Amino acid sequence: MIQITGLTKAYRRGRPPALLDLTFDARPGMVTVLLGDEGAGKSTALRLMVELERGHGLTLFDGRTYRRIRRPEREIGVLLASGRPEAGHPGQRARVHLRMLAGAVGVPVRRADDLLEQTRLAGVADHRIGTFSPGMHRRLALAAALLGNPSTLLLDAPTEGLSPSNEEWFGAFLRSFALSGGTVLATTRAPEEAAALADRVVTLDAGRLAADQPVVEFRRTRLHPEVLVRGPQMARLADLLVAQGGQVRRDGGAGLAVSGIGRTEIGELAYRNGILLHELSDRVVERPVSYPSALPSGSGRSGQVAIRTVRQAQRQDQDQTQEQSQDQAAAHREPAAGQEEPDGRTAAPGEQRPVTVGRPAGPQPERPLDHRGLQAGRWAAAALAPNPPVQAQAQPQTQAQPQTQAPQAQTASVPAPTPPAQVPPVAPAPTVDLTRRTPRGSSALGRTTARAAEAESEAETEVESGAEAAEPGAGVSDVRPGARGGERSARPDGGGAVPGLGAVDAEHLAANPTDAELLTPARIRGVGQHPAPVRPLPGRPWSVGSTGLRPAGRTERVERIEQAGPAEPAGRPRESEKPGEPGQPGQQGAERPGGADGAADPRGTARRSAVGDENGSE
Ligand SMILES: Nc1ncnc2c1ncn2[C@@H]1O[C@H](COP(=O)(O)OP(=O)(O)OP(=O)(O)O)[C@@H](O)[C@H]1O
Repeated sequence: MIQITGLTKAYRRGRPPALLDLTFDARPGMVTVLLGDEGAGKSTALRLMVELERGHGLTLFDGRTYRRIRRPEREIGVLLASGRPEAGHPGQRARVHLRMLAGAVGVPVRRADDLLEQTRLAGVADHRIGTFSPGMHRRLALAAALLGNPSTLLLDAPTEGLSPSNEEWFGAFLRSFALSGGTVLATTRAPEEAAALADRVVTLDAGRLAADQPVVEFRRTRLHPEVLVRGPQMARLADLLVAQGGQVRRDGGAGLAVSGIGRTEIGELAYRNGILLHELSDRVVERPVSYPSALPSGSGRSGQVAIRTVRQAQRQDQDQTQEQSQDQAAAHREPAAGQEEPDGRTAAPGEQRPVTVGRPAGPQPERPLDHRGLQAGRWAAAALAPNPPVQAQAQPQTQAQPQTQAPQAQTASVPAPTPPAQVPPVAPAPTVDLTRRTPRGSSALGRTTARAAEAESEAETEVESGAEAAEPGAGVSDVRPGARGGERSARPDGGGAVPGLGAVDAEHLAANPTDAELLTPARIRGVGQHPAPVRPLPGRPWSVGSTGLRPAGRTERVERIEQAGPAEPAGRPRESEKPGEPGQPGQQGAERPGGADGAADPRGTARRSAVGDENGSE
């Protein structure tokens, strides 16, 4: 099982990320296809999964990160799209190449010969790789991926260059691999191919998860069968087809795309009316995806996953409760009879004000600055609200994404159809986990003593769905590992590792505490809670990980520094540290939680101060 959570990658600062908060599962016994146009981020996702690139998010293969798998070549067969089409050195023969790889993987050379047979390369096994066609290269690369007899396959555009007959063979091969219990994640640009290969289709659109659907639903909602007709008398045929109840649209110069009438009927109609046809063929076109409706309910997908500690959850819940009560108080404040309301109208005695969608306009309750709002957060907010103004108008009662729509909601006050007795409760803020660096990233590897101590004290970590968390047993990835080596509670739907429900294997995490730790510091809340844009410091590289994606311990310290007062310039001794002046233990303690990490570290102080300034300037 592959569990992908919050994969995010930004190649260039200031540009939209190539991948943003990609979250889905690839389950054993299934072929999962990652579908997306050119540049959608499919290859980036696969490279992040096997840690060939640095980014954010977490990928678990049967509960372990790629790095923690002792012999990955024996467990995960990887076929990545590379710039070079060659599967090996052009001067080397395919058999020699594969046998050499077999030696490296530690399997008998006989396995190489078997795989040449399996991949239909036995006939050219002694040819030089340089003479291979693109399809042969692809099959040789697939054979290499299969050498270690893996149980999981990660295949980037595996059918590229394959002939139709080999595509068919490949489809059958993937099917049998999955039927034997294997996990397959393959990418493609072609929706038809996805429909042919997959049990589950995950659609990427410009780096964002657009849909996650079983193949039957994908075919029904996304694929649209049409009949393509070409000929010299298309205008006449179009009239006849419309009269028969078909839907007709123009396709190119002399073509019609017809739906609602079958190919045979169209052919017969044309024949009966003496209309010459040059082409009559079935085809399937892709409908544009309308997300987030195509995301599975309760899946905690795209921006609705938050990884936070219990302590953080409690703090956030308290914040939200306070905000709700303030909002409700504002919404329920009945104007005195005869008193003029802000819109100029005079309220009648006992009349209630119209409900405001989102937060009421006007001055907002003061909130502490939160440094964890990111450029990426704003992209996430945009991703979650593909058409916010329309939604705000069309769904006045919908509270499903209150935070992401808050900027629009503040300006648009929409009266409810009937004045409700009370303001509907505000759903929990959808939050995006953008904190999790892949384990190559510094935040995972650079654990400090303070963080370790913090991980010990923060007894539980939970991964919860934001707006959809209320749905019981709805496939939300929900991990509640206990303190290191301690008790780990099961998910609310009953089990720690129910196949198909997207759970991180709690038992595995118990056995591999480092994997549990990887989850512990991953926390950012409040994507979309920061309408005020956060800008990078001048001259400072802006990337998804530049400020907000710090270990939470540091973030908390920054907040505490702010509470204690403005940061002082780097290198200058603090008031309390000036020679001859006694220190103020209370303040120092606040700046150095745990009393370990960063103590008396002027560079660390400078960095934290810079972050404080950056956000404070907003
Ligand atoms: N090394 C890189 N440096 C900068 N940008 C990159 C790099 N690699 C990929 N990108 C950008 O990231 C985005 C996603 O690229 P990616 O290769 O993952 O897309 P893809 O879905 O695999 O496309 P294709 O189907 O063409 O392989 C693209 O906009 C691409 O330009």
